[in-house]
Order: sequence, then structure tokens, then C-alpha cells
Amino acid sequence: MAEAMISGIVEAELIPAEQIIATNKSNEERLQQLRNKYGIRAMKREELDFSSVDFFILAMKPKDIDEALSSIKDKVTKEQVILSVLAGIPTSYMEENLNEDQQVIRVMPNTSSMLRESATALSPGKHTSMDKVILAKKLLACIGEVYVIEEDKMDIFTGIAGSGPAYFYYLMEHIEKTAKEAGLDEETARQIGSQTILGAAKMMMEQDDTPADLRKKVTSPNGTTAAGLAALEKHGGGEAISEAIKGAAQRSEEISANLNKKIVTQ
Ligand SMILES: NC(=O)C1=CN([C@@H]2O[C@H](COP(=O)(O)OP(=O)(O)OC[C@H]3O[C@@H](n4cnc5c(N)ncnc54)[C@H](O)[C@@H]3O)[C@@H](O)[C@H]2O)C=CC1
Ligand SMILES: O=C(O)[C@@H]1CCC=N1
Repeated sequence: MAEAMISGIVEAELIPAEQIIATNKSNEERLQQLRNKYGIRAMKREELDFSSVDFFILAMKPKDIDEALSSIKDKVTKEQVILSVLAGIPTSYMEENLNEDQQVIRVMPNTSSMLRESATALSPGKHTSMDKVILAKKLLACIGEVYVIEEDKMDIFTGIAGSGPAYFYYLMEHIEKTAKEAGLDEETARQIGSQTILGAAKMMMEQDDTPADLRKKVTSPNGTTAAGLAALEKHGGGEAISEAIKGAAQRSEEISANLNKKIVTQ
């Protein structure tokens, strides 16, 4: 996820690449790759001059949050902002485990950040100034659209947008499989499927019609779409989509609930 964000931020040219610094736990080879590919600076955590940083973006797995927070706690000041993209980690947890009054922002991007097409949510913590929220929003706008949401909506947002790209990739895998069975080659099927998804997404974004209106316009009485939709419904298509979103949102809630019990496993 961190690389997708780096890619989008560098591409946007809002800040010079050399002002972006990446660190990881110990993988020097990975840091070298990031340096070469994006022209950013990348260094071991021990080499980082904390005082030179305005925004820290935490992008480790949720299970590594405690170690990460304790390793930065005594090095960050109140003026600096800690952004976290970790699923299920509430701002209150970061505040409790950092210094009093620390400015924190919970963020949920998705991997389309790579192409500056993320749908990203942010929720500020209780000590975060409006100036910093505006700055964070500007930074995140480099990777796509940004939505400031109430933190209690972050789990459902994660279910829709953070995890969402995977549902479309899964859909595409099935489109390809079915097309292949009917004799189309995979590459052609991928292009046709992707263009169809892109066209439908643009219609929803650029037309005033609701998705239901748009669906009805495709569906001729007793035609092919009606047959396709009937099969989708018969096989639980609509319910499957709802359950996927709810499943991801519940997992996000579960990560939060397990934090205080210290049993985060992801
Ligand atoms: N993959 C995705 O589509 C999305 C992921 N996220 C969140 O992003 C986070 C990372 O996910 P991935 O990129 O998929 O995982 P990943 O395992 O590929 O990357 C995690 C990185 O964090 C590094 N790391 C661990 N502890 C560290 C520390 N204390 N200091 C510096 N670096 C440290 C690891 O070396 C590793 O490079 C997760 O918390 C996830 O919830 C959020 C939105 C979307
Ligand atoms: O699967 C995950 O937990 C992360 C968070 C959202 C997308 N990927």
C-alpha cells in the first residue's frame, strides 16, 4: 500500500520526490528498489531525522502497530502529524499510545493510489487542527478522491473502498474464465471486461441517473440482460456483494475490538 501511495504522490508532483522518505523494518533491498524507481529517499528507521518530517504515514500491518507507535512516541512532537492507513486502528488507540495531544489522522486509501484513482477516506483525531486536516487532504488528493468522514463510518468505508478493488478483480477473474470457456482469449476478454467496467463507472459518475435507472436502460424486456440479471439474482449475486462488504467491514471492527485484548493477528 505504501508503494501505491508513493507512486501517486510522486506522479502528482505536489512535493518533490526527494522530500518523501520511506523506511521499513530491515529490508534494504526493498528500500533500494523504491529509491531507484521513484527517486525518493529511503533509509533505515535508525537513520531517519524525525525533526525533518511534517507527516508520518504509518503503513505496516495492524499487528505491528504497537511496536511502531512505541518506536516513534518519544521522537515525534505535537506539531507533527501521524497518518495511519492501517485497517481497524482507531485514532483513539493511536492517541492513547502516543503523547498527549498528538495529532493523528486515520486514512483508508486503496491500491488504485498507484494510478491516482484511489477513493480515500480520512478521519482526524481529536487533537488534530483544521490546518493539518486541510494539508492532509491536499496530500491525499495526489492519490485520488478524498472524503472526510466520521470515524464510525470507517469500517464500512473500508468494506466498500479499501477492500473494494479486490471485488472487481475477482469479478474480472470470473469474466475472463467464462469468456475463455466460450473461446475468447484471455487478453481480449480482459480488455472487453475492463472497458465495460470503466464505461459503467463513468456513466454512474457523469450521469444524473441512479444505478437502478442505468440498469433499467440496459435491460430490454425479455432480452439478454434480463436473462443475465435473472441468473445473477438466482445465484445470489446481489446478496454476495452485500455480504462481501459487510464481511470486510466486520473484520475491520474485529481488528479494533481485538486491539485492547492484544490479539491482533493480521
Ligand atoms: N493492501 C491494501 O490494499 C490496503 C492496505 N491498507 C493497510 O495498509 C497496511 C499495509 O498493508 P500492505 O501494504 O498490504 O502490507 P505489506 O506487508 O506489504 O507492507 C507492510 C510494510 O510495513 C513494514 N513495517 C512493519 N513494521 C514497520 C515499522 N515499525 N516501521 C516501518 N515499516 C514497518 C514492513 O516491512 C512492510 O514493508 C495494512 O495495515 C493495511 O490494513 C489500507 C488500505 C488498502
Ligand atoms: O485486506 C486488508 O486488510 C487491507 C485493508 C483494506 C485493503 N486491504
